[in-house]
Amino acid sequence: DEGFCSASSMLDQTDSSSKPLYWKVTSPTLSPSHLQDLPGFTRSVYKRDHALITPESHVFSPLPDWTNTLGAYLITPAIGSHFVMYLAKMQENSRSGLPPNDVERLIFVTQGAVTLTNASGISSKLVVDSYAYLPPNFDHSLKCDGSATLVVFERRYAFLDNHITEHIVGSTDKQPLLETPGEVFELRKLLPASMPYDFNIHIMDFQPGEFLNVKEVHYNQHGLLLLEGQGIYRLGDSWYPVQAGDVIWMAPFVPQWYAALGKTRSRYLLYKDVNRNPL
Ligand SMILES: NC(=O)N[C@@H](O)C(=O)O
Ligand SMILES: [Mn+2]
Repeated sequence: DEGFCSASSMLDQTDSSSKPLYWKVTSPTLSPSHLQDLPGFTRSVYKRDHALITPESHVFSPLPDWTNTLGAYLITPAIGSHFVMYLAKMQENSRSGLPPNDVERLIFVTQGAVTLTNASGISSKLVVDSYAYLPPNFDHSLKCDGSATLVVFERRYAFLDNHITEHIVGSTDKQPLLETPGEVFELRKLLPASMPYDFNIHIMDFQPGEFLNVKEVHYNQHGLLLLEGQGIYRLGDSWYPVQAGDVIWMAPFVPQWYAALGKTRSRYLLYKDVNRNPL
């Protein structure tokens, strides 16, 4: 049925099982062709306490200190955050640069593969769904032979006496499901919940039709990347249709809520500051 709004044309018919994990992050469904080249059309929004940054708004430029890598900064302190979130598109023979002193880094691979080498020369290969946490002032380098897309979070580490963080390499699928009392979504966390860590990365899964029970308002900030699926994000008094590839900034106290729609599960990656007194 070629009807203008027939369900089949609205729902993504590609058989996603034949595609690599998170493939839509780097090949998002852009707006219908008749909207794509509509002058000035974008789903992106920037308000005082939230922003929705959609793929057609990403602006890439060479990442300073990295080699052969294009970066699109999506969230930085200029938006009001205490962290940065950027996409890094590593091309062949690319190499990462180090973050500034006292800045911790977490990278998560959404496409391709990179090799992480630490100061003692130990290398690990990171493929899609793998991640690495680098403590502040931890010497390391990421190298890519072919191509890779990373989502990177960096933050000036909030030091605590007698607490240090460890270098961590892992993958989402190896993290245990955590209890989510009163909520139906499935939750994994990529970092330990212990005090040294001043943020965590939540990976949250919703089946179509599932939604957040609590319409949250909290002091923590969020940087969100929708890895899979589609749904409606409520931010403040605005309601946004969202899909894999979309990025959201949530300022402290912005009312937030999500409902998953469509035929496939939603999975999003969420930065959240934790373990530090807000004063
Ligand atoms: N927005 C959202 O998903 N928030 C919660 O998951 C949370 O842990 O803050
Ligand atoms: Mn929240």
